[in-house]
Amino acid sequence: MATHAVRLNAVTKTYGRKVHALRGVTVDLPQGGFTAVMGPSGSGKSTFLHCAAGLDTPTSGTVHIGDVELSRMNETQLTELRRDKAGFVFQAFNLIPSLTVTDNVLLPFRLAGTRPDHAWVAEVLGRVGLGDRAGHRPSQLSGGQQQRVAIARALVTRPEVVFADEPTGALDTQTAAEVLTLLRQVVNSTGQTVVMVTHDPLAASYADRVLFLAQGMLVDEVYGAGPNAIAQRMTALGRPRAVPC
Ligand SMILES: Nc1ncnc2c1ncn2[C@@H]1O[C@H](COP(=O)(O)OP(=O)(O)OP(=O)(O)O)[C@@H](O)[C@H]1O
Repeated sequence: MATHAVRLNAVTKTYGRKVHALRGVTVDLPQGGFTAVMGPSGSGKSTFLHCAAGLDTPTSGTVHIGDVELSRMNETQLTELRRDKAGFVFQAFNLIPSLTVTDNVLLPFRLAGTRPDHAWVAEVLGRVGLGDRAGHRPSQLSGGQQQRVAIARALVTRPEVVFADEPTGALDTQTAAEVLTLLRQVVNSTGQTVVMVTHDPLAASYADRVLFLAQGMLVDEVYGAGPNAIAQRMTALGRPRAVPC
């Protein structure tokens, strides 16, 4: 049995001939961990997340989710793997405005053509604090509540890994804290794995581990750090390298 939820080995991603978004990234993301990925704009964070989640294909190197190596899979198998093992939360909540909260959360079942477990859907909505909003439309909810619907939708398939790309990017500080606390609880209470890209040191401080990317390479990491320590590491990444005299 794999002890990692996700494993990247020597992963590169080159767009066209010249844009080296990832330049040989090797890292294990353990099961039941909360990992944040930080780095300057253009450092490869989203590319990292997309390759780790099987949304994008590396140019070279391997990605495993659990014991399964993604490069060995065809597009249909990848779609099934993402559906069964991964949940996704993005900055834009990507809810369907005409559907109720419950129907938005039921979408993964509809897309998979499987029978929804209504009791479980109700329980997940309760967990994200929206048990009393099940019949509302997204437009009747605050931004934070909408993101909690998106998290419920990501959790309803009981994924092994939740991939979150700037999940608090569109939220105010207080609402962001609620969403991050929820992600933290997911890890603590269910042992699911969360991987989150963020620009925000405060958001990253909810994670157990923060990975720092610069120019497509993993250049640093910290464990259990607070927002100030994380911000300092980020600042250090932005400093120009010393020029030899
Ligand atoms: N589909 C694409 N085609 C060409 N270049 C791309 C593509 N996607 C990303 N890139 C380039 O790859 C590099 C890494 O991009 P990526 O979006 O992963 O960085 P990021 O750290 O997530 O950036 P940001 O913080 O600004 O969202 C950038 O130079 C970007 O322009």
